[in-house]
Amino acid sequence: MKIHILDKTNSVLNNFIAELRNIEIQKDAMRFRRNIERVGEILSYEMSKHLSYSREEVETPLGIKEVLLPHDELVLGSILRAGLPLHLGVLNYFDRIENAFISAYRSHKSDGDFDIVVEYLAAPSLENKILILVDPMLATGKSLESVYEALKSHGVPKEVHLISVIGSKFGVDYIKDKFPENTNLWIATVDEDLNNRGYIVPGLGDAGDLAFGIKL
Ligand SMILES: O=P(O)(O)OC[C@H]1O[C@H](OP(=O)(O)OP(=O)(O)O)[C@H](O)[C@@H]1O
Ligand SMILES: O=c1cc[nH]c(=O)[nH]1
Ligand SMILES: [Mg+2]
Repeated sequence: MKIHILDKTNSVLNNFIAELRNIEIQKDAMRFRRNIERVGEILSYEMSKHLSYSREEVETPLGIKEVLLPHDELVLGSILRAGLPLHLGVLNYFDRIENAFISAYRSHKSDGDFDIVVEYLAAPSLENKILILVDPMLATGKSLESVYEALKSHGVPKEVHLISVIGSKFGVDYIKDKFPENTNLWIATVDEDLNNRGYIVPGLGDAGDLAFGIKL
């Protein structure tokens, strides 16, 4: 897996990540969602440089211009709930992409451990297409692993791109051998720790709750 950690280069992306983490600013759910969306836009722009391009002609009012345009068949898959604003960010840059939605939640056991439950999956065929799988938080990596396993019933993509906002070192390491070798991970930033409840530290808290409110 090739890992691209975007905050290794300073850019305006740092503002959006700082606001997502900030305990006061993150209380504004609309700004929180929009900041995740903006990070999705930046990450998908970077990812777009690694797609395949072919020559096409565009007719302007004054002549013909040869341009290089991406030609891959793309499928954008998001993990509910927190994946939704990130999904929108990628969708903003890929107008004709196909879409997939997969639910994943943590089912907690009495010993404090948890399993990932995948219940809902709506996806087109992935056969020979490029799968872009997005989830803002890569904590233990178990959600991405389970969702990818579930998506295998929809065909074999020729390439996988993972897009995430904040990862833990543990999670990034964990998923390395759970995806095909030619997978790329595009992630804004990676934090040192995970706590005993599987939350990224310092992270930002619970992305799904911050974007959409507390669930029972
Ligand atoms: O890497 P993992 O340890 O699997 O954790 C990451 C998962 O946790 C969050 O979802 P959550 O379970 O909080 O659901 P939500 O989006 O509905 O809040 C996040 O969006 C990931 O899907
Ligand atoms: O830190 C974490 C871990 C899982 N889910 C979140 O939203 N945040
Ligand atoms: Mg959550």
